[in-house]
Amino acid sequence: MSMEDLGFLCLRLAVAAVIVVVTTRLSSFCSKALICLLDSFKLRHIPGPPADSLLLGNTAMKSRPDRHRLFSEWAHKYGPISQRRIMFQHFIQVTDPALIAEALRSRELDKRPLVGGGINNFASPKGYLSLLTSPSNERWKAVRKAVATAFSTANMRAQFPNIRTACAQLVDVLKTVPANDVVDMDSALCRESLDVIGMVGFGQDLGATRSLASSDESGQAMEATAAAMLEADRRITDPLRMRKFWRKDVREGKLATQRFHGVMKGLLAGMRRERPVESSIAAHLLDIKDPDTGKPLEDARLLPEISILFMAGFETTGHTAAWTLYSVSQNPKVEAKIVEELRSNGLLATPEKPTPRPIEWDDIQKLTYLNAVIKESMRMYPAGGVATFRTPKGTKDVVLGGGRLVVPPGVGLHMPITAVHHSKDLWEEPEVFKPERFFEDGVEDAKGTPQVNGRTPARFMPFSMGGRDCVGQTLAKLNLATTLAQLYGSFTFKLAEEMGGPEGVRAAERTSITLACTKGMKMHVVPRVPS
Ligand code: HEM
Repeated sequence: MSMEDLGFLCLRLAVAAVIVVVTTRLSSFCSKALICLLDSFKLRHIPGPPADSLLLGNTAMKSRPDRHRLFSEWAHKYGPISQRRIMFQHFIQVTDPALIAEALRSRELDKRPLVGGGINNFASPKGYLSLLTSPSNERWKAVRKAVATAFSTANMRAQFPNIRTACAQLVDVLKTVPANDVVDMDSALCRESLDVIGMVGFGQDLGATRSLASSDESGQAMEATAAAMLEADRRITDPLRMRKFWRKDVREGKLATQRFHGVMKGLLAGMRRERPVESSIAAHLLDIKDPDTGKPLEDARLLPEISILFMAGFETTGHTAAWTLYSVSQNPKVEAKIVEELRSNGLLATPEKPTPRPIEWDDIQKLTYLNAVIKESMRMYPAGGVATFRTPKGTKDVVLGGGRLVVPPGVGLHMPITAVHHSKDLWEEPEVFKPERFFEDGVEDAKGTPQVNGRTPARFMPFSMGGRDCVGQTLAKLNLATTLAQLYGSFTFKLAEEMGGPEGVRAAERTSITLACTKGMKMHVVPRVPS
């Protein structure tokens, strides 16, 4: 064959390859468009915001960092069942407590693997599914059972000294802050939560809190985790991001993710070297049997399960604590009641006793007012606020509420917690911070709504509900109460001027994987007893 023939053959092959790729893409595009049209027809009776663009659908979401507020606005305007579309994907938004209760307990609805793309690559280099992102299959069941046992009350009680130590480290660091300095309490509390998960879960202090006061190398765990999480969030908002290799921020995000994997691999190596204490999460993870092989989980499978506990737990708990400090700083009467409760329990710094006694396990349930404050803060600012999504498992429509709602296969069912917690139909004065409401009988129930499985559906659901609710909520509640009791025992917190008051904070609300304030939570930390 001459060179000319060879060149001609190559050209023909290249043209054929381009035609195959274009035809495949075009046919996939057409079939998605067709399914989307059919879904539009099936959902035509459900109200919803008009599409901002024919092809892209409801793009308004992209320009609203405070997406959680947009979901509330839609619920207010279009009612408890509304619909929207992002490109070819239809979503039904539901804020009706009875429908949510039924949906979150339905065996016909499940999580869809695709939703967790960015999260899976955050969790491990192989992008395996994890406890948070997997559908409810046999592997998920095995991991969920082990992790839920790790978070049992008995294990949390055994681990309580670790939680207290992590909180005490934060108190010690804050004591060194000069009087007029401003501290980003959101970052400080996220660090503390990261250390709590490291210590309670894996018997290792990652030094994130300590690194606030020093340039301790080990504290880089926080930077690595936060940067990797930011990258995961960016990948969720932009599914094509990983292909944009020419962009500097994409390359940096990839490196951050690798650094985070390095920290997680370090924890895994520690677990393999020496058997962790039995009350730790690590010991429970090591005992899981892989349903496919009947053998313990391999490292590649353990890694995403370890990572996801940090991802699901550190920002959610840290932001919740920061939102609580903010809410209390705006309500002096609430703070006075917290102080009185701490004083009557011997947990308040006084001139006679500038260092209050250490908090004990039995104190937690006695702090009824502080616990109500935390609940009210989680009602107003549920850190997992835009979870929860489900999709029909099979190829049939899923019927809920005796026919009130029909979810076609492939359509996403979205139950935004924030919109439920801020609904004027469900709560009196939802925008007012009133911890006292949590002393009313049955306050967490949506009274007057039809019962589901003989129970009144909930209107308070910061940890979601049903079989996929938050597996780490015992630790979260314990850490929040312990930390806030120790913080308020020694300090009072004033919002820094640079936050721009409540308006500035409101304008900086942002929903990504968690609900945060883009400015952090800059505060003056004032000791109760000047040293
Ligand atoms: C205030 C703190 C927390 C809040 C508000 C919160 C909220 C939530 C919510 C709403 C979900 C459901 C997500 C969904 O449906 O997709 C969830 C799931 C989960 N949370 Fe939490 N969480 C918190 C703390 C924690 C902690 C401390 C851990 C572990 C260290 C944790 C681990 C998980 C895991 C692994 C799941 C997935 C469970 C499953 O699907 O089986 N969370 N959390």
